[in-house]
Amino acid sequence: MIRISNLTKVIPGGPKVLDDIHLDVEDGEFIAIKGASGSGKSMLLKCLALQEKWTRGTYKLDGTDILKQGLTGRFKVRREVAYLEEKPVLYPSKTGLKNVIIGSVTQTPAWRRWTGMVRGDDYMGAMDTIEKLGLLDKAHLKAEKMSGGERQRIAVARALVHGAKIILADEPVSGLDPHTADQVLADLKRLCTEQRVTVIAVLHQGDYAERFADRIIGLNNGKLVIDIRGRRLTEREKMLL
Ligand SMILES: Nc1ncnc2c1ncn2[C@@H]1O[C@H](COP(=O)(O)OP(=O)(O)OP(=O)(O)O)[C@@H](O)[C@H]1O
Repeated sequence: MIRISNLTKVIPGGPKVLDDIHLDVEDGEFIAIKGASGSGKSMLLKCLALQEKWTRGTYKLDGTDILKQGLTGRFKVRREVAYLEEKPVLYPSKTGLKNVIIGSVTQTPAWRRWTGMVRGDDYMGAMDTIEKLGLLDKAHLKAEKMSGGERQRIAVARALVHGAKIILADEPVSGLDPHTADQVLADLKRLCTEQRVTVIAVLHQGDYAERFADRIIGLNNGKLVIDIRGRRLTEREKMLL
């Protein structure tokens, strides 16, 4: 479970971009973040991934006080929280399978990245996850030849194989055609229901948030102004974003 209290982010010498955010997230929840451009959506994800320093606030993961625990807290986030950018960074000349196994730069020791060495049990686990994400036929295709949706799903598989329990995804379906976007979001949703993975995704465009998320939160000028479950936004709520 994630428990965030008083999360505030002030850019040094600049504006306050997150303002006293309180948020509790249960394991297995799929949360969509909405909000206008510049409202703080990406910053919220980056703070949860510890890619941005918190100005103030408390961050608890399964009861561990992450910001108070120093390196132990950082390692927990690094192990359990995967941050997926809009265009996931994969090794272009390596296959989907290799990308999943050797992991991202932050997750893998340098020698494995350079040698690309693969153990038998790594192989089985990776193929299993790739299959769950419906990409078995693409496992041996080089990443540079994959479509945007396939790359997204390889990035999700990579996060899971390396032990992620929480996936933070920044606009995971922007630039994808509606059918592929539906596939990616259906995969994420299935991970939540079947494996209790928690997904927090920026889904501002279209009605993806309403169709796939269990819960929608909305940001306006760095403040949390909406937090609703399992229903469409009212016209009044849409005006707030
Ligand atoms: N390093 C930085 N220095 C100064 N301002 C920043 C920095 N990073 C973010 N900001 C500002 O913080 C605010 C929130 O940025 P953020 O990227 O979280 O917005 P967003 O809601 O994700 O927007 P978009 O939908 O356009 O991606 C913006 O006003 C942005 O200009």
